Amino acid sequence: MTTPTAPFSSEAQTSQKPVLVVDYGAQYAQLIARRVREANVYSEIVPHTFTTEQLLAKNPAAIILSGGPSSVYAEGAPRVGADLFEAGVPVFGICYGFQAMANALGGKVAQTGLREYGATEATTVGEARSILAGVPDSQNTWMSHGDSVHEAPEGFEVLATTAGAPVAAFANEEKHLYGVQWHPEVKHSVHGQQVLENFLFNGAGLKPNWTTGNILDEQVDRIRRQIGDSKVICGLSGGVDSAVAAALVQRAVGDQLTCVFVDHGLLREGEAEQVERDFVAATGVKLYVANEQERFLSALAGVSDPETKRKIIGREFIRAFEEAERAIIAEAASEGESIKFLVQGTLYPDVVESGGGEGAANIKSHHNVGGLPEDLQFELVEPLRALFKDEVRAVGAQLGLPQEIVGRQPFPGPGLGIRIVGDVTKERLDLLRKADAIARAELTAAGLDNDVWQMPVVLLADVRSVGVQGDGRTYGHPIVLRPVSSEDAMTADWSRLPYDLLARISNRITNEVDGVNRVVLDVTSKPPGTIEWE
Ligand SMILES: Nc1ncnc2c1ncn2[C@@H]1O[C@H](COP(=O)(O)OP(=O)(O)OP(=O)(O)O)[C@@H](O)[C@H]1O
Ligand SMILES: O=c1[nH]c(=O)c2[nH+]cn([C@@H]3O[C@H](COP(=O)(O)O)[C@@H](O)[C@H]3O)c2[nH]1
Ligand SMILES: NC(=O)CC[C@H](N)C(=O)O
Ligand SMILES: [Mg+2]
Repeated sequence: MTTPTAPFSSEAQTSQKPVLVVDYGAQYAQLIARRVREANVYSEIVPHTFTTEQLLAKNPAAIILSGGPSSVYAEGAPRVGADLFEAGVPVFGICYGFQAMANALGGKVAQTGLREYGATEATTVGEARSILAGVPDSQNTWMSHGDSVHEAPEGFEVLATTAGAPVAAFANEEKHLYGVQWHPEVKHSVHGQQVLENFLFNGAGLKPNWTTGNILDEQVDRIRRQIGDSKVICGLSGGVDSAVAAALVQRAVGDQLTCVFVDHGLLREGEAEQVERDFVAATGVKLYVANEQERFLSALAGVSDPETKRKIIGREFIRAFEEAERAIIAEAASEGESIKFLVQGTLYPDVVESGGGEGAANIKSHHNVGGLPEDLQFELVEPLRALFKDEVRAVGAQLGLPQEIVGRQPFPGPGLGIRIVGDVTKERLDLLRKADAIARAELTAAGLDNDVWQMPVVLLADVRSVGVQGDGRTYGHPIVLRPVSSEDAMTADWSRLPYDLLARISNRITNEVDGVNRVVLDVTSKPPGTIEWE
């Protein structure tokens, strides 16, 4: 049995020295890592439970301490060892990380009674310099804190101040130690990226030489080393992630790879055909289609709890891959040699949401991470596990995959199974498939496919409401439209689709789909809502 690689794998994803982001339970630790990578510097996240020794063992080029919910003076608050600041590695503290650094080095942190949340003006002290070089004397920053640094530690100079934070930024150039009270990683901090890059390129002396191209070469190499000359299967869904993972593995080990598409009956209209047409045409990969509608439907019968559904789907996926493996071996008459490796297009957000981060909450069990069964026989190959969607799209484009594949909107592996609120039946799936096909067709016809990240269409099977159609009373189900815009699915906003498009979708669904008498629009951002309803 093989357990999946830990999310904070000690095995580096690249040969480059990483900028480590130490996660103090921040909401946006992954956003910090993103911004570093956008500056073309490789970055990884590690939990705050890492000791100084463990941090240094990863040979970091620099370290960023993230924000977090604790107060440094509270009992049990996560600490940073003062020895970290003597190791000669450049360090940048953000919010809690800034306060923790001040505290560890003998500065003063206290509650000011003046909380700052949201847009806050920060004023440069003296001349703009160090990590504030090139930013205006008065800049708009985004804050979220109730504690403040009152006195910088010895050897540090104060670079900026705000109404609620006497020390809002500091630096010790000699030791390459820096910090800011605000969140440079969020877009609302207008000069945030500049401040971060000042740290990376001037403070830490790094070069912007990491690109998704590095990922490509290094992953091909790693995959070859991991798989050797064994055979391997890849779960192929028609989505972006598995298409890119499969193309990478194909580049690495060629026809040792067979892709397995599981038709679990929870797919949208036309999906199965699309996989065969687009992906096989673009790559020439070997494809095995597993018809497993029966297996999934009977395993899901009568189940309405979302996490239970997800776990069942995760388990049945693996059972379906095992069946497929047997069939592929039998077909190839390869003397019973079993296939040990399973490629999945797992991304970083799948891992984080499944509670992969130390101290991170389990929001929902993605079928390919938190939903995996205990008795998993395969060794997983997950070349995209450290990446965000847009980075995966860039890798896909470099691999020469067509835009119809890399630009596709995401669709969750558990499919319509987690878009029916209530238990899943064949009839409900057929109904939802119809509604979904209408919504998608209208979105495409309006030319707005690229304006939304994705648009889940959800059936509230456990809810009924009264309607009037053809002069008669109806008692039908609502359909929810959930169009969202997003950068990486970790946060999202509801898309402001044109009213006439929404009206057309609503009209068509209520007219054409039996059993639906109401269409509603979900106007919730993420957080607090997630993108999918289950
Ligand atoms: N129907 C399916 N058949 C085989 N494997 C699947 C199927 N659905 C999902 N998977 C596997 O689970 C992984 C995670 O699914 P997920 O939906 O996150 O990714 P994707 O479908 O590849 O991309 P996208 O996020 O763009 O939909 C996939 O990369 C793939 O390996
Ligand atoms: O492959 C997947 N397996 C899953 O179990 C799963 N759950 C959610 N999603 C997709 O992930 C993104 C974030 O979704 P949520 O905001 O609903 O968590 C969105 O893009 C969702 O469609 C999944 N993808
Ligand atoms: N966002 C943060 O990192 C907050 C840090 C600390 N808890 C404060 O309130 O000041
Ligand atoms: Mg998918």
